Amino acid sequence: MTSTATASAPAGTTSDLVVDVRGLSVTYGAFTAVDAVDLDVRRGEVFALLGTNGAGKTSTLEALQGFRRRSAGSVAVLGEDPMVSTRRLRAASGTMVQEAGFVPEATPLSALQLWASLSSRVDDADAVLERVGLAHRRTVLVKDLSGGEKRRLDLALAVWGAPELIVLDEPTTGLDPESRATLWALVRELRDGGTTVLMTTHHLEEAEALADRVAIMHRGRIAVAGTLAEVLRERPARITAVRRHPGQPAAAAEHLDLRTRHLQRDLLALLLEADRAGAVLDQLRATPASLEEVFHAVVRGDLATTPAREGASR
Ligand SMILES: Nc1ncnc2c1ncn2[C@@H]1O[C@H](COP(=O)(O)OP(=O)(O)OP(=O)(O)O)[C@@H](O)[C@H]1O
Repeated sequence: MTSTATASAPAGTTSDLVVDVRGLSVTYGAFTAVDAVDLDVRRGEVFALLGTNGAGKTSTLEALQGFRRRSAGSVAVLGEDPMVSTRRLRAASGTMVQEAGFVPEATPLSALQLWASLSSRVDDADAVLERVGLAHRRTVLVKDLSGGEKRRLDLALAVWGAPELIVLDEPTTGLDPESRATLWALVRELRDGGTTVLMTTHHLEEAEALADRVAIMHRGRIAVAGTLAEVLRERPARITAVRRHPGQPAAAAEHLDLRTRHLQRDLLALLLEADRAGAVLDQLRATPASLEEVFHAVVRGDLATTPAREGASR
């Protein structure tokens, strides 16, 4: 990814880059969890940070929010350094962490009423509960909410007051398919309203369904990043077919299994050649690489420039 902005603009400006990270490193003692990461998130997009367990996604998000001190690099979120201007950033960004830790005796309504008094953003508790699909559980004790309902309450804090940037750390972990669909719809609605969403997820289909751009992180580094189409181009597409001549016995048919980085061109060449030769292509399939394949390639080290990491993992 390349940066188009070099200067930091104050929060609330129309700069194209909502998150602008250069050479970010986060270390825990001698262990480098985030290793010279560059990342940009553009205004109004959904950006999904994917990666293996322990890749450094949460540490990166924490550094972006000023929760974690960086050991190197520069970070600008809405034009501000999160280690310097925490208060202004809090007002402009909403966060859904992995465990918000509500008081068990609170209710969704009382939790949001408390949040209303703490947050610098203004919103209406009932309206927000409606948006996240918790209106019918507004007076149930938090300790009696299901796991998915608690995630919705976490989400309510993030969307409270319609912040410019929403950061969601594994938002659908533990959600049933119905709750996940509701959350996806909400993320799309937020994006359509101009909100920028930065999320982490372990679900590749979630990134495929929601993200305008993705990055795959492995061992502290970003191995690939870009739009889904750009990332998928990192791996060859596949063409399979059974090529036969009419009237030929089935045993004489030729099974084709081709890999190509030029799917359209090679598919056309194959079709034209078969046509010229009077051959039939049965069971013809042309499939671009999947995000899953790219992910596995990253883990195998086929795509990453994995540097040596200092120290040992915990
Ligand atoms: N407070 C800490 N002290 C020491 N090591 C830590 C600490 N927090 C995280 N780490 C280590 O840093 C690495 C990155 O952790 P991080 O939580 O950022 O990864 P992640 O990509 O979010 O992982 P996951 O997908 O498993 O949640 C891991 O190896 C983890 O063990």
